[in-house]
Parts: sequence; structure tokens; C-alpha cells
Amino acid sequence: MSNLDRTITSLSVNLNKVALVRNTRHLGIPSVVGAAQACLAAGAQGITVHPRPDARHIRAHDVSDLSQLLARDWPAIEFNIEGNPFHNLMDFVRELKPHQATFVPDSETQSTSDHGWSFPEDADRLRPLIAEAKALGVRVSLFMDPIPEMMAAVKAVGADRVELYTEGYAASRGTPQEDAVLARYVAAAQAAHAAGLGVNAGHDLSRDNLTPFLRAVRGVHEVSIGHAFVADALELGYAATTRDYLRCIADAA
Ligand SMILES: CC(=O)[C@@H](O)[C@H](O)COP(=O)(O)O
Ligand SMILES: NCC(=O)COP(=O)(O)O
Repeated sequence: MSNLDRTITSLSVNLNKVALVRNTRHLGIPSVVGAAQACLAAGAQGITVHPRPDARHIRAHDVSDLSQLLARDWPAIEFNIEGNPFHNLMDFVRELKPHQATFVPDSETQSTSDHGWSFPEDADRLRPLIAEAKALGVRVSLFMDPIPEMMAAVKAVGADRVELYTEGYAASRGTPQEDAVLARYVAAAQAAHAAGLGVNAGHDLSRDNLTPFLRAVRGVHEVSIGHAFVADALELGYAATTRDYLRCIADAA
């Protein structure tokens, strides 16, 4: 068994959509912290949030509440804060020093994340912020499209990991293009590993597409899953949904 095959993929639950529902009323329910506690009690290994500048879902108090919860009750659990480091992400990094910061090149008004960073264009402006985050003890992951040729540049700019943007794979599921699209992710992950980067993955992953993705793309450290996870949890509950996603990961081992 190769070292990549020995990698155990962690499930990091993205709670954006719990906050989105909560924000539609002034009642404080559903609780973001309560959702985190239920998912962690069921075995999730991480929590991810993406506090966008317009606070459409995760708000600053959610980030600090979750940081305090994990530090107090779940010290082994990874906290991953996503965002654009040229907008509001670095404020959270400096204040809370999460285990990981995922740099995402979203505009402030973008409806959702839909692309990764570009190299060499983004390298010079990213380098000092990556260095600052790492100097604070925060692992840095760059949100990237599955482009093998960019992975060496991601390493050169100082990042620890890449997060492969998996919407393209999810959209290809069940189409004649699926195998070719998945092959691009395999090549991108292999190039990332060869460059000395860790590999995360996320966006539009679900119970349907997670196992085949992880069977093909070996050595993924973390999958961060939110939209499909919360949709499933509305039907199954947080604990059963967490167990289902952990089973999808185990089935790929
Ligand atoms: C970076 C990424 O693909 C997702 O983590 C992102 O958080 C999705 O954001 P929304 O939940 O606002 O769609
Ligand atoms: N980085 C991906 C993430 O955190 C959640 O993305 P999605 O599952 O909500 O599409």
C-alpha cells in the first residue's frame, strides 16, 4: 500500500447553510454551534466556515463561537476558515489562528465559489499573506482548479496544501465526460503531491460522488462538504448524515 493510500481522509463539515437558514429569522435557530456539536459527536473530524464579507450566512460571531467551542470541548478537531485574504479572511486568521485558512479568490458579491487562483498572476500578492498566516502557525490551503501545471507554483508561493475545486467533477457525474474530468483531478493531485503539497477537496461533493472521487484521487487529506451535507441533514439529521459521509469516505479506502 502506498503512503497516499494510507492517507485517512478527514470530513470537515461546512456550516454555511445552517447559518443561512438561521439568518432568515431573529430566533437564533437552527444553531450553528449546535450543528457543529452534533456532527462532531457523530465523528466529523473538522469544521469549515466561509464568513463572506456580506455576512449572508456565517457571521463573525459564528466564527468566534465555533473557535471557542473547539478550543474548549474539541481540541483535536480542525477548524478551517475559508475566504478571500484580500477581503476579510486575514482578520479572522490574525485573531483566531485557526488550524487552517483556505484562500479563495471570490469577489465580495459572488453567489458561490466558482474558480481557483491563477498562477503566475496571483503569486506575488499571495506570497506575503501566506507567509503571515504560516508565521501565526496557520496551515494555508489554496483553492485551485484541477490544473497540474499550476501545482509547482502553488508550492513555490509557500502554500501547504491545495483544495481542489470539485464542482467540475460533480457536474460531470453520469455524463460521457466523467472519466476524462476525473482524470484531470487525478493528475492535479499527483502533481500536487509531487510538488510536496497536501491535497484537500471540496465544492458540490455529496453522498453520490464522494466515494468514486476518493477511490480515484488518492491521498486526499480533507474533504470539506456543506451544501449537500446540510440538505441531507434536513432529511436524516446531523448524526446520521455525518455517519453516512464517513461511510462514503471509508468505502473509498
Ligand atoms: C470554497 C468553496 O467551494 C466553499 O467552501 C464555499 O464555502 C461555498 O460557499 P457558499 O456556501 O457561500 O456557497
Ligand atoms: N470548500 C468546500 C466547502 O467547504 C463546502 O462546499 P459545498 O459542499 O457547500 O459545495
